[in-house]
Amino acid sequence: MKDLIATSIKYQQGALSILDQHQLPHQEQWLPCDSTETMIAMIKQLQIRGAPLIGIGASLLLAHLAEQGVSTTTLRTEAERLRATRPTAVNLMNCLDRMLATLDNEGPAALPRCAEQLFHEDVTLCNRIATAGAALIEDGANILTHCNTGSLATAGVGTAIGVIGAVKQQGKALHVWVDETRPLLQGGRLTTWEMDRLGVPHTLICDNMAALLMAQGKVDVILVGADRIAANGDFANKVGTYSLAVVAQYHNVPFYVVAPYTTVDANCPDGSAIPIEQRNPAEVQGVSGSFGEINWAPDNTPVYNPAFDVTPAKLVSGWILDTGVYRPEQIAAGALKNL
Ligand SMILES: CSC[C@H]1O[C@H](OP(=O)(O)O)[C@H](O)[C@@H]1O
Repeated sequence: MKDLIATSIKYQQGALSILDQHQLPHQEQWLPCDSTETMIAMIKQLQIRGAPLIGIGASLLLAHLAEQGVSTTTLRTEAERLRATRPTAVNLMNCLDRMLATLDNEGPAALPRCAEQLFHEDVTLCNRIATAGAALIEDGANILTHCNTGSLATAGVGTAIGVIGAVKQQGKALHVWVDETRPLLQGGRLTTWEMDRLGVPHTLICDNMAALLMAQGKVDVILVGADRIAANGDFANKVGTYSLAVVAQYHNVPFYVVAPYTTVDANCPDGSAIPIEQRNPAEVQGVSGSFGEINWAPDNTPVYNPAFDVTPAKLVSGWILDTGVYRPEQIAAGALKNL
């Protein structure tokens, strides 16, 4: 496989490495990833994360195994082990399905090419999304975003953050309110890191401050990513997205979901069919990261920790995809079934 280099994943001289997102923003530590066990642990622990990126990572790992001479039977087994790591992000399933179809039709030797194609496709999709979305954003906009959807979540410039970067590149003035995004603080740790790299003016807030900002008229538009978009336009995204959408509708703030076509699941009729990943209680009982681990809740405190929630299409102003911006009436007419 040719060398592939992105912000948080790289394949160089036959070796796959992952930028450990647990350690960001204070430490930029690259870790080798040469086995299924290692990739599974990294995906489960969100050392590599983001719907598009986990699909790319799993695909590059399978391609690496194929280059090591691993048998077809074993490659199929490893693909299914990787599929089970995180149930919500459909990009992982789509990438693995494409890799397995290539394995069936052309054999292990074709897997490196397929993984390269998936990587470069994601880069291209991100650029198209950024262009489509930036056209919607007015000069001087105050944008609010949730979780992390940039070059740490994709092989390219990102989805919602890709739009933000394009707005900046077009010379428009902008400011971004960054939801810290409890429990794992993807916004507070990762989006702030990306805003710094992009030179985008931003302000970090706790998630519970977003409604007040909308009530004060300080949010002009909300841009969020997605982990799975159902055929009717409902979508799953980081928990906290649904409450943002409800408050946005109450305050008439435009609310856009931003994603590549590979995040659309045409076989999923609506949001009720999207599996929601439940995660470790320790993530809510405290917090951990490059600074160590702090537990503030009493030991064994009961916890509810869904990693995602579902936002109904009726709360969405528009769907910003690589194929353009879709309005509710287009989605209701079945646009997502014919991308
Ligand atoms: C373009 S990434 C989409 C999506 O993935 C993130 O989830 P996680 O950090 O758990 O991998 C978040 O929901 C983003 O919006």
